[in-house]
Amino acid sequence: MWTPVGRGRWHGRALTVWAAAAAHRGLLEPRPTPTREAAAKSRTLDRLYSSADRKEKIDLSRFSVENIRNFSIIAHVDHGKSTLADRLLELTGTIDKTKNNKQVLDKLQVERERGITVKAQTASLFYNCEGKQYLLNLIDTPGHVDFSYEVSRSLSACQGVLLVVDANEGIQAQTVANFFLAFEAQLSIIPVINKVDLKNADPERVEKQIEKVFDIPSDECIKISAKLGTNVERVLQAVIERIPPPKVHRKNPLKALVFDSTFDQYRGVIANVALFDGVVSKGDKIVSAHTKKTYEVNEVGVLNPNEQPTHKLYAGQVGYLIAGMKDVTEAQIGDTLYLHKQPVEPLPGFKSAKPMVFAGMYPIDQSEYNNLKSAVEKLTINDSSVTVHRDSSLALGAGWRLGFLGLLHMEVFNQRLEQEYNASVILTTPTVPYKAVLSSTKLIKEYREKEITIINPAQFPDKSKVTEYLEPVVLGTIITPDEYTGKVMMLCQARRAVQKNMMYIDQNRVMLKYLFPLNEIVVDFYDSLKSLSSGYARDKAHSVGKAICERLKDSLPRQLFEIAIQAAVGSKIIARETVKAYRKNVLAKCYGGDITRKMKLLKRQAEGKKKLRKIGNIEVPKDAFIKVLKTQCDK
Ligand SMILES: Nc1nc2c(ncn2[C@@H]2O[C@H](COP(=O)(O)OP(=O)(O)OP(=O)(O)O)[C@@H](O)[C@H]2O)c(=O)[nH]1
Repeated sequence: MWTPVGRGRWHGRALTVWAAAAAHRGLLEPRPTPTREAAAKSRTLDRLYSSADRKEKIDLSRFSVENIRNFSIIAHVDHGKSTLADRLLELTGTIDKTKNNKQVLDKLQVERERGITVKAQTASLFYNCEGKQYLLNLIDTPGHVDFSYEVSRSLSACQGVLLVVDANEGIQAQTVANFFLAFEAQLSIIPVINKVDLKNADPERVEKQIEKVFDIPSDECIKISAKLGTNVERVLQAVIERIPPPKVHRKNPLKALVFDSTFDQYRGVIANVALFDGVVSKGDKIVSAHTKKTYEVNEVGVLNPNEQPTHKLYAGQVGYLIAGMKDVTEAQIGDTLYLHKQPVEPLPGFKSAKPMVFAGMYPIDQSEYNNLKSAVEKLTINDSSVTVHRDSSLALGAGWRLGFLGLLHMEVFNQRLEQEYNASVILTTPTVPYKAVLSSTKLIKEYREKEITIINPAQFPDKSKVTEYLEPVVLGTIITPDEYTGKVMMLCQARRAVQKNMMYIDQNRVMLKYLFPLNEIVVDFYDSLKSLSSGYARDKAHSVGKAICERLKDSLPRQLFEIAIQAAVGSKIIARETVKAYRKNVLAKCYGGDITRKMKLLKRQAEGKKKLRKIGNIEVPKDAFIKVLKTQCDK
């Protein structure tokens, strides 16, 4: 959704939901720094996964479609999805019950260090209920808004969801967004109120919120403590009772949806598949509906929670498939796989994710360009929502302009490049895309269209050649205690936002909906919201400008003339530093005390410098750019 820059006209439909509970910890929480404890936990879990016994020991043929349930756990950030997944894995004997089981499905190092889920994870659980064996395929999804693309893809493999809500915080913005994803996909929704053990838990209030906002009768809510395991068995029973088995046909030809994929250095692409029809076995020849390329299946299996090869995968089941796909173009998420010579109508697939934050990425050392290129390619198989365009900069050399779904997404991608591929990169300050409606016929001819999208500020067409610029706007949801409503509304207005809706979700919590220009909220909106409740306000532009000027001052070599470094917002100078000039000692040969001669020499030097300052060019060394940009990214 786009709107003319600088005018109050808004149109289009919702893209992203932002949130904040001003007085509470939550949503766009600043990223915690990795701790030593987290690194140790990371190593323990590495051992857990690498010690997987990968023999084919599970026979999936014994699970008829009626005994299969496919479901996701969805929630707002930190409401306890991964902890509930741990308990479900323990209850079903998938993992041993030990005190060390904490967010077991968060396998990536970045997830364990930050304590957040960034990648949806699948686990197949075997559960005995009233004498019947069930196969429950569980997908744990991320809670942060930047990764909601992972949630919507995961839902395509499911018939139901557990909607987890914190008994203290209640419904938050991502609860609302995720509920609607599941609702629109017509899935069965089981509300689970978690953390009832907390001192301030108020499950009855949350029950009423759920009834009011989602129209789900409060007696359908299951109240649990995922941490202590209280009532978790009820959740498994509800999965069996309330979520229908998948509607599939095993006798039809194979129709498998690739809903996710990861890249393994040795085995190539590992595709996560949901079988809508038919059966697939090791040795089968399969075709990608997208590329029409044929592959031989090397391995099929389920995630239990680590890869567990099986003889076959049957319709209704969710598992993985390895078939020698080696690069990004072959491993399309949303692709349909079918058996060679048995083509089927492809499944609808997914709408591609729209990146909303763009940044330049360059290798610190240009000789690392090819290694970084290969790392970026492999990581984009794991994270197909990142877009990549080649780019180059005079100062930083050859690199790329990458598109991300948000700032946290950008940081996580950068961290994964460093941790999983040992790559060191410079990321430039993130920007949002703009559109320009061109008036110059020459430019229209050049671009072959009248309206162009600009993702790189360096390519902004000149004002004289443009009828109007358009900027992206997003619909944001803010849930706040009512005492902060006035302040939050003032902040939104200051960010050029237009109010769309306001509703009390209980006696003292308000849900506000605003249309925001994306540029106004992408970098520091969360900080500003948080500062409202902590009672302080910050002039971020000033402090950032000052910090950059200081860094540049330390990095620039001194010249024969003085250099002024200024940071400006529009025409207003907000910070200034000076790099002092080298001073040649013109008096060195002046022995004795002729003061007038000394003054004359100094005056001539000052005039020379003044002249030089007018004509002097400064060569900014590449290192200076790297230092300034790198420190900004590290912040
Ligand atoms: N007291 C209490 N704490 C809980 C409970 N369930 C989870 N937690 C804690 O809440 C925090 C977040 O739990 P997670 O399971 O990581 O939450 P999540 O929803 O998976 O988080 P994201 O994937 O990042 O969205 C952790 O510190 C858990 O230990 C509970 O029942 N009671």
